[in-house]
Amino acid sequence: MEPGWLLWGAAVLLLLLHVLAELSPAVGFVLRLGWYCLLCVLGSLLAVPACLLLNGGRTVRNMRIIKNIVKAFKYFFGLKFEVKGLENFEVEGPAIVVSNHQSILDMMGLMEVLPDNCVQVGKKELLYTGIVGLIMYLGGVIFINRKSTTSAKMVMSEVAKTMVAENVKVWVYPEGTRNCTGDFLPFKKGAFHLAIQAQVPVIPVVYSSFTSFYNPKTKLFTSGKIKVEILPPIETKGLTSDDVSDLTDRCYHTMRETFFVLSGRPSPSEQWGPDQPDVWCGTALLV
Ligand SMILES: CCCCCCCCCCCCCCC(=O)SCCNC(=O)CCNC(=O)[C@H](O)C(C)(C)COP(=O)(O)OP(=O)(O)OC[C@H]1O[C@@H](n2cnc3c(N)ncnc32)[C@H](O)[C@@H]1OP(=O)(O)O
Ligand SMILES: CCCCCCCC/C=C\CCCCCCCC(=O)OC[C@@H](O)COP(=O)(O)O
Repeated sequence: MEPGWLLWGAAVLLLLLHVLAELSPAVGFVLRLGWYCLLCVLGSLLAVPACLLLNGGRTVRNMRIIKNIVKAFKYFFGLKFEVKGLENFEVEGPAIVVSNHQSILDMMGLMEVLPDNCVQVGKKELLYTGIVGLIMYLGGVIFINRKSTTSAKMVMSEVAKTMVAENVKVWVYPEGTRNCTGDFLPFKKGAFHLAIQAQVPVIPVVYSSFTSFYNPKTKLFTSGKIKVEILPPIETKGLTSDDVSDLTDRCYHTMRETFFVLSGRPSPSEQWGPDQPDVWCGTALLV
């Protein structure tokens, strides 16, 4: 077939998809989420050779390449980021970064602010997402088995040693799973054990609620603005394992307060909790 016909075919298909998306929000939602996954695959196809050629294999330096590719994704979805407090990343040496986790779309917000020499902790199932898993591996993502607390704790303890030796920051989602209920899930303590074991600061990062532009339950996915705030580091020097719970609570409360401010909602009472606990937050492939 001639290239001219192929181009016409692609243009007609795109127009058709656009009309379908306009007619039905549910179709629009699936198409936009599908387009996001396709972008992740295409971005990985571009990033894998670049990482191998420029850096030779698995290294945190590859995150720079991945970051530059993913930062372009927001333009396809009409998403805008408003970032405050980037200077709080400028701590000497390693640190634990903790942030809220609402959806697979978080990868765009992550790459928007990701500091140099920073790897993420992810569930091991992500390694099996083909080329996307491969790029995560090359970027230095630390994979944990959430089904085995012992194994996850062992990996985290190893990370506590290497992050100091190699001067790396580690990004953890302390909710441990995606959550787009418009509130926070209770924090798991792994990140805070890690910070105290390594005696490094915790840097909280908060993203405003996605619910005004993204809601899998109502099949909403439109353009929107995301406010991001990087909070001042919380020191852990001198803290011991007895302080893990206090540190976890302190981060949880500070971040949750900030979340409601950034999301333009009134400050919650202590009783306020997720209103849609069973909400599905991503694609079935990533369960
Ligand atoms: C071009 C496009 C390509 C795109 C590429 C983009 C690349 C970027 C990739 C980004 C990937 C992001 C992936 C995000 C995720 O996958 S989130 C899911 C995985 N992450 C987490 O789960 C982290 C948070 N979880 C924890 O910290 C947990 O605590 C964990 C360590 C995993 C253990 O969990 P669990 O088994 O559920 O146990 P508990 O949390 O209940 O803990 C049990 C008791 O153990 C104590 N504990 C925990 N950790 C430790 C530790 N390190 N040392 C000692 N003790 C520990 C904990 O306190 C509990 O005891 P108590 O109840 O307090 O007595
Ligand atoms: C050969 C296998 C082929 C599989 C192809 C899969 C293609 C997938 C394509 C794109 C996926 C985009 C992935 C972006 C990164 C998302 C990271 C993420 O957000 O993971 C979710 C995890 O934090 C928590 O998981 P749960 O909420 O507990 O569940």
